[in-house]
This record gives sequence, C-alpha cells and structure tokens, in this order.
Amino acid sequence: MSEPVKLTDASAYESFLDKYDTFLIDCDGVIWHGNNVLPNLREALSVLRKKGKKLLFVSNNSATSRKGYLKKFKKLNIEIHDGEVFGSAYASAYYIKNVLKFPKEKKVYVVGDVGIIEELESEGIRYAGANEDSNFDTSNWDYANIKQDPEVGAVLCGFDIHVNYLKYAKAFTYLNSNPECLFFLTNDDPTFPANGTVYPGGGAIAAPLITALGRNPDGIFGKPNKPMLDCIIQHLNLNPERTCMIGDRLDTDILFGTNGGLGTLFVLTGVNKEQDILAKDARIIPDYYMASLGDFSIL
Ligand SMILES: O=C(O)[C@H](O)[C@H](O)COP(=O)(O)O
Ligand SMILES: [Mg+2]
Repeated sequence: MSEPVKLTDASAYESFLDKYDTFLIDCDGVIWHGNNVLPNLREALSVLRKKGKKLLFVSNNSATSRKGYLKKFKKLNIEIHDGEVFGSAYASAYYIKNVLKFPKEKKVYVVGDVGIIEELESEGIRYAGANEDSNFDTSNWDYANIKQDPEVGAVLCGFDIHVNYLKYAKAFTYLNSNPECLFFLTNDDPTFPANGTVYPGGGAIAAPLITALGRNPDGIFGKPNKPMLDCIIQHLNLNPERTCMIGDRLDTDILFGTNGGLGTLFVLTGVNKEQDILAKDARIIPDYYMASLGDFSIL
C-alpha cells in the first residue's frame, strides 16, 4: 500500500492542484462544523474557482436537501451555484426512483428529516412518517395505535434529530411484518463532527432498527457506496483520473474516492486524525493529506 503524501507548502499545493480538474468536496468536517465555516475556507474555495476547477459538494448529511444546502452556503456567504451540491438524501431519492424503479403507487416510510422529504418530493416519490410522527402523546401509549399504511413498500432511515420510539416502532413493524418491504439507509456514518468533537450520526440513528430487526439494510446510498457516485456521474461528465475526493472521514470520503478510482485528499479538520493513516494497521490510505482545505488560501 502506497504512503500518503503530506502537502505542507505552496509548491506542493500547486503541483497537487495541477493534477485534477474536478474536486468532490465533503462538507461536515471539511468546510464547516455545523454552522461554523472553518478558517480561510471561503478564500481557499475561491482559489480553486479562480484556477478553473469544477467544484462539487458531496455530503452524507441527509438532514438537508440540495435546495437546503444552497440556502446554507448562501447564508454562510460561501460561493455556490445550482447543481454543485449532492447530498445523501438526493442520492437516495434518485436511486429509489431511477434505479430501483420504485412503484409509483407505493410509499416510503421515512425516519429522517426535512432533507429526505424534500428530495423524495423532488423525485415524485410518495412517503409517510418523518415529521408527522415527530410528536406523539406517550401518556395514553397503546401498541394497538400503531397503524400500518398498506401502501408502504420501503423504509428509508437517515439522520433524524426528532427520532423517537413511535418512528422506530412503525419502521420496525413495516419491515418485520412484510418480507417484501425494503430497508434503506441514506448513509451509515456512526458520528459527525460538530462543536470541536463528534456526535451520533446518521448510522447511529439506524442502529436500533438494525438491532431490533436482526437484519442489515438492503441498501445504503451515501459515501462510500456506489449509488452516490452513480448519481453524480449521471448528472456530470466526470473523468475519474482528473477528479479528486476531499474529505475528513477515511471510511466514507476516502474509501468513496478510492472505490470510484478517484484521487483522494484527506484533511485533518474533521473526524479522523493523522495517526489513523500512519498507524501500522491503517487500512484506508489517502493519496494525499493536509492540515486543512483552508491552507490553499495562501495561493
Ligand atoms: O451523521 C451523518 O449523517 C454524517 O456523519 C454527517 O452528516 C456527514 O456529513 P459529511 O461529512 O458527509 O458532509
Ligand atoms: Mg465529513
């Protein structure tokens, strides 16, 4: 396995950038932590744009749709253009509609946030759950109240800050009572970086369902899995040899890039750390790594 190359100065940055035309850039832990943009990030992104690089922002965070991300980028004063954002909610909706050819009359039961709902709507996929089950009165809880919608043919689980027992019980019932019901995750990141540390991520939201069902999902759409790259390639003509994935997580971003035959740049501003790639038993090794994407701002 080749050694990762650490980029530490302007000449190394320039020769690295000359190798690629397109950069797939992760969001949480690379551009921002929550709503805090990392230092010099805006300046670094404008250096890449001035060099004529194509930028695509590729996030596993399913809480936000492409529309929501465009709003977030603008609110944080980061230059963004239509078509430059791909989230796991969109990759999921795109795959369910266009690859799985999910039946029009069927519904997807959602354990997740507004990002998933907006993207299912954008692909014309019917759904149940999500916010309609976010609040419920536990004082007169009765399992008999868990009514099943016969039109539900799949369960899609993603990051859900309003997750609760009712959603788990409904999702479990659909999957446990009907072997035909499909089980999908937008992504399975165990954690995500915020506030200088990490918090339970989309994968942690799905874990109770997987434990209760004793069954793994039928599909996971976000990085490092192929559906996310297929979704991007369907929309853009990428040359994998001239495309580089930039991320903070080895088991999602860097593995996604390696699996897709892309170049990979690992940054030390998110979940994984330098010792995670230098350790003797390290199994996911990026081509390049650097302290922060913001360091390109010196060019
Ligand atoms: O918890 C999640 O869903 C993900 O860990 C998180 O949001 C990752 O987002 P990304 O780093 O892919 O932008
Ligand atoms: Mg990240």
